[in-house]
Parts: sequence; C-alpha cells; structure tokens
Amino acid sequence: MELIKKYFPNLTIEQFSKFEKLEELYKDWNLKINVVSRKDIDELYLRHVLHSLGIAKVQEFLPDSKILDVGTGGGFPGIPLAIMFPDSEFHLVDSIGKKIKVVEEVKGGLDLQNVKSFNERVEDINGSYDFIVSRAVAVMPTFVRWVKGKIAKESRHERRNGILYLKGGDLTEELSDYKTAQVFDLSEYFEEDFFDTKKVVYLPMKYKG
Ligand SMILES: C[S@@+](CC[C@H](N)C(=O)[O-])C[C@H]1O[C@@H](n2cnc3c(N)ncnc32)[C@H](O)[C@@H]1O
Repeated sequence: MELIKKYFPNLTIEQFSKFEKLEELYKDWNLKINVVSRKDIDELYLRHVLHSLGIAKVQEFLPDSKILDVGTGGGFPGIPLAIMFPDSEFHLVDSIGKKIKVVEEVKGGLDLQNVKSFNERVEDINGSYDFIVSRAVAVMPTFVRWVKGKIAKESRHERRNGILYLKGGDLTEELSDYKTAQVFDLSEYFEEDFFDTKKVVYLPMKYKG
C-alpha cells in the first residue's frame, strides 16, 4: 500500500481505502480460487496493483471514456485502473467463469460501480471502446485481430485511442509489423527492480478527425 502512496500521492481518501481493502479481498479469494500465484499474493501491490497502474502513468482516462480489459483474469489491470479512474467505465472480459466470479466479488466488495464483467471470449464482445488494455493474454498479431473492430472511431483523448498493453522483455520482433507502436519503459516511472524490463506498448488505432 505504501507503494501506491509513493507513486500516486494525490488520490482521494476513498481511492486509498479501496486500494487498501483490495488486498484483504484478494487474499480471501485466493484461498478459495487460486487467481494469483502464492508468491505474487505476497507482493500484490508491486506485481499486480502498481504494475496495472503503469498504464495510468502513460495515459490518463477522461471522464465518460470506455475501456475494455481483455483476459482480465482476477481483474488486472482493470480493477486498479477502475479505482484510479472512477469516472470512466471499465468492461472486464475473461473466458474462464471462475475468474469472472472473483472479479464480481471484488467489484462488489469495493463497490466499483464503474466496472462490468463478462464471462465471454473477447471475440464475442460487441462494443466500442476508447482504449483496450491488457496484460499477459496473447501475442500482438492475435490480440490486434481480436480487438481492432472494437476501438471507437472518434477519439475523446486528444487524438489518442487504441491498445495499451503491459508487456515485458525485448519486443523488437513482436512489434516489427507495428510501425506506429510506442513503447514506454515503466522503469522511468517506478524505481523498483521489478519494473526494469516492464513496458507499456501503446498501439494507436485509426480514428476520424
Ligand atoms: C495469463 S492470464 C492473465 C490474467 C490477467 N490479465 C493478469 O495479468 O493477471 C490470461 C487470461 O486471458 C484469458 N483469455 C485468453 N484468451 C482469451 C479470449 N480470447 N477471450 C477472453 N479471455 C481470454 C484467460 O482465460 C486468462 O484468464
């Protein structure tokens, strides 16, 4: 929790209390359904919460924007981002029902009214989103094929919309076909060693205007 305060000192009391409660909820749920590995649950704030919030350092979501988290698993990066941006609407999708059950429980426990969850494959989701966020789900070509029809045709975010993907390691080959991709090193925002190789890939998508 200190980590969240360190990098996001200006949150409201309500946001801090939601981030605080989140640990308790995930620890409880992890005893019933293993959504986060044992090692990771001890480092929940570093490996899951702060990592998810790396996207918030790269892109601020404006009020009324719509964000889709693809393959959210237990709710990452969608849940931390929904706490961070309470005026944006987050749709969290995963094809595994028990993961969505955990997301629903955490959503209820934190009273996150800006979150909706869907137990579906992303290919079956119809919707139009300002940004698609994700972590650890598919290689870029597959991912782009799944989501490219779901990006809003008009941008609310100063000509920015598209994919924001948390990735790690050397992305040169994976991104070689995506000339417009921008890679942001999370080590520029967070000093912990965990972030040394972590990145946010922003892939802009076409929009009008
Ligand atoms: C490695 S987990 C990552 C979970 C979460 N994003 C995280 O970083 O903690 C990948 C998740 O993607 C989901 N997934 C894979 N393909 C999917 C698809 N086509 N539609 C929806 N969910 C999918 C899986 O069910 C799994 O929960």
